[in-house]
Amino acid sequence: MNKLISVEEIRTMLQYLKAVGNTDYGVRETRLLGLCLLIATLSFGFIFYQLGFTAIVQMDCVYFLLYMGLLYGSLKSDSRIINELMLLSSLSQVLIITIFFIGTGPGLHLYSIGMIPTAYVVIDPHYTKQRMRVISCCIIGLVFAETQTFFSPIYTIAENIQYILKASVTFSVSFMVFGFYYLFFNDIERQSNMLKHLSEIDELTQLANRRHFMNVLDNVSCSSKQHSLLFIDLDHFKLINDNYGHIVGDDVLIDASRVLRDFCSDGEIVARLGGEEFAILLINNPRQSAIARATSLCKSIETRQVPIKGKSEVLVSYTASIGVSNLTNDINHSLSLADDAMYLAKQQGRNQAIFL
Ligand SMILES: Nc1nc2c(ncn2[C@@H]2O[C@H](COP(=O)(O)OP(=O)(O)OP(=O)(O)O)[C@@H](O)[C@H]2O)c(=O)[nH]1
Repeated sequence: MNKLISVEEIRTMLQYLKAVGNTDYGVRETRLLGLCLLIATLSFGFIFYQLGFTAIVQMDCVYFLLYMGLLYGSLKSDSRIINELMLLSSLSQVLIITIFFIGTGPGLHLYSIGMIPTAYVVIDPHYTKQRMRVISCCIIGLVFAETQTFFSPIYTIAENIQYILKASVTFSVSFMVFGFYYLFFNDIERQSNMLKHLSEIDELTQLANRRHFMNVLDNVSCSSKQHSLLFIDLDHFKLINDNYGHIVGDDVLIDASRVLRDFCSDGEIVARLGGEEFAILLINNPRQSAIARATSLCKSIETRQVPIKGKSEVLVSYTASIGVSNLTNDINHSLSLADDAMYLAKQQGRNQAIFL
């Protein structure tokens, strides 16, 4: 049984992930970061205003306007540069306040710790240099603020106020670390779900692919021998491609996949095995009912008319040959029996269903 992932599928996944990485990576997170920075600047600005530290309040006003601009920019354009600017601006803000105005006592510089996981979340993994730049600046800034002795802070903060500030900083930094790590893992989960979906789905028809179909068959209990397999192959499909082109051929495949999907009842599964071949697992359908359903499927397919884009007066009709077999524990054998039955249907004139 072929459970290996094909080169074509890996290529599709990589293209998809690349597209995700280049378009919407971190946009949501960048906007959240911008909002957090605005709220933090407002709240700490208010505390400093209450303490009468006007120089810090004035500086905070400038940063507030800067964050507004960056947040507006993140709504309008690519977040690639904006998220780095946000992180570096907020780093410079906490370091300037710490080094020149209040010292390390209130712990405002510890925001740089929260910026490290944040940088991991908002900066696209493709831009490693950008991430490393922010993370290095955070570490250097933190060490510098802790060890510098050249500047003595302009304002002195009473011990009890220092405790209040420390508590607020600890709370907001923890919130930032956990919040952004939550988004980080959420993003990983989203991407792995996308990968799982891509590895199970045929891109053109959005039906299950062969691997997923075989996995489903693996997990179906065959003890009661009530299930059947249909092996469906469109007739003279090459002629459709040759006469109308591959794009029309693709439209026919999409149309056929719609008919097959509608044909399935709850719990049944249809897959595109490759090319113009499809398979269906019929649950609780022994021989007679499987043949009746397969024959009615042939009839529904032969009534289909696919319009050609730009030439709606031309309609393409097609038919299918269907092989039917019982599903046993030997899945490969059951599928190959259905395949043989389908070939027999082709030999006997096509557009019909045969049970083997
Ligand atoms: N448009 C399109 N064509 C495909 C795709 N995959 C396979 N094909 C074509 O499907 C055709 C299959 O042709 P054949 O295997 O000769 O079968 P057929 O013409 O249907 O003839 P019979 O099965 O004997 O009735 C080939 O021309 C393939 O190029 C696809 O994804 N899109």
